[in-house]
Amino acid sequence: MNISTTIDRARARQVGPLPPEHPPVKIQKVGVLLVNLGTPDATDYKSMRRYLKEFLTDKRVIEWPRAIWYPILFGIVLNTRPGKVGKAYEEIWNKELDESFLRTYTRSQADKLAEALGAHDEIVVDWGMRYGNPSIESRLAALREQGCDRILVFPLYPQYSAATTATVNDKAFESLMKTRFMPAIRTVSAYHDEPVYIEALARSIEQHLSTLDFEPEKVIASYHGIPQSYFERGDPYHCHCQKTSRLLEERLGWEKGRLMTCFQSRFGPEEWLQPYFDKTIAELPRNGVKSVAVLNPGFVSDCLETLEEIAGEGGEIFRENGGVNFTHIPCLNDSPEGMAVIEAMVRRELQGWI
Ligand SMILES: C=CC1=C(C)c2cc3[nH]c(cc4nc(cc5[nH]c(cc1n2)c(C)c5CCC(=O)O)C(CCC(=O)O)=C4C)c(C)c3C=C
Ligand SMILES: [Fe+2]
Ligand SMILES: [Fe+2]
Repeated sequence: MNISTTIDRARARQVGPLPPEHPPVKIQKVGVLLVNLGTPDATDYKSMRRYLKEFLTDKRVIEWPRAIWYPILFGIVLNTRPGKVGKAYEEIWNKELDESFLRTYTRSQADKLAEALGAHDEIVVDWGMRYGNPSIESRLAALREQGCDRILVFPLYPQYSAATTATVNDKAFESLMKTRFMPAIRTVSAYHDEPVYIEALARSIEQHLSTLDFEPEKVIASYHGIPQSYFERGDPYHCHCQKTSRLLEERLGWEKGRLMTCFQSRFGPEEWLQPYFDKTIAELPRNGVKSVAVLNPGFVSDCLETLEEIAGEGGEIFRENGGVNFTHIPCLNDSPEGMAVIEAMVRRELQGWI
């Protein structure tokens, strides 16, 4: 774009002096809203129940007919799970800030992104959660209040799934249904095969392995699972995960089979995507594999599912079954590599707006 076009566009967007009786006009800013899955406000029973209720009543997450699911959810799950999961959260709670690490990292990612985009004073960066606080609705309202008439919603999931990416977008549009002056909206799509993302994962693996005093025979890329039935109905998530792993393996240049792909965090009685992480990590030592490293490419930030289920429980299962060396490779979080990915995706999607 040449300079005169830029100036014309800026002029066209300027609001001239308004007559005194005119309502205030708030425009000209571009909002970027980073959205992650969510997190309870605290680990007590009530907070956990509130969070799980919002999560597990989402039709994008549990697709079962409500007549079947609700008696199970309200009769069993919401009575038993808040206590159990609350204890697990306690183990990985960020005591310093009294919040989960998912919230700490998401806030830090937004702060660092704002800094990286600092040259553009028309951009306002914010962050929110699909479940729990800060809500998508409240942050979209705050961006509108600051004059954002164009907003980029960024669901922080490298691989698309209806249970994650789509439900963030649903919620964003649902909350805008109530606004009179609806901003223009863009959403960031999956970036499972973006070179900057593959490079960031590869470097995080290489850096981590270089600090170890053992060499893992296998490195497991463990992704959150989804029910097999969602995949059969057309969710591309499985293909996205497999492609990330294939590109990562190519970039690392390892012999075939050293990088394995698994799916974790099963919930409920249905069959989920396979191979299951917990079964795999138990089988490996029985097949002679004594040293492993595990990473979670599908999680933009460390959270319950990576810190407790994989780094904690996963390591225990491996050792109980005869494994010797187990290490968890942290998620990209707010590292320079992780921020390079977020910034690249945002710059890609903001083209024409800034
Ligand atoms: C049928 C249930 C679930 C589907 C489908 C599902 C998909 C899915 N989830 C993530 C990412 C995360 N999930 C997290 C926690 C979590 N997930 C489920 C259920 C389903 N997830 C539950 C019930 C919970 C809560 C904890 C528990 O009760 O076990 C988290 C962690 C949040 C945190 O605060 O730490 C993340 C992140 C993805 C990527 C995904 C599908 C692709
Ligand atoms: Fe989940
Ligand atoms: Fe596939």
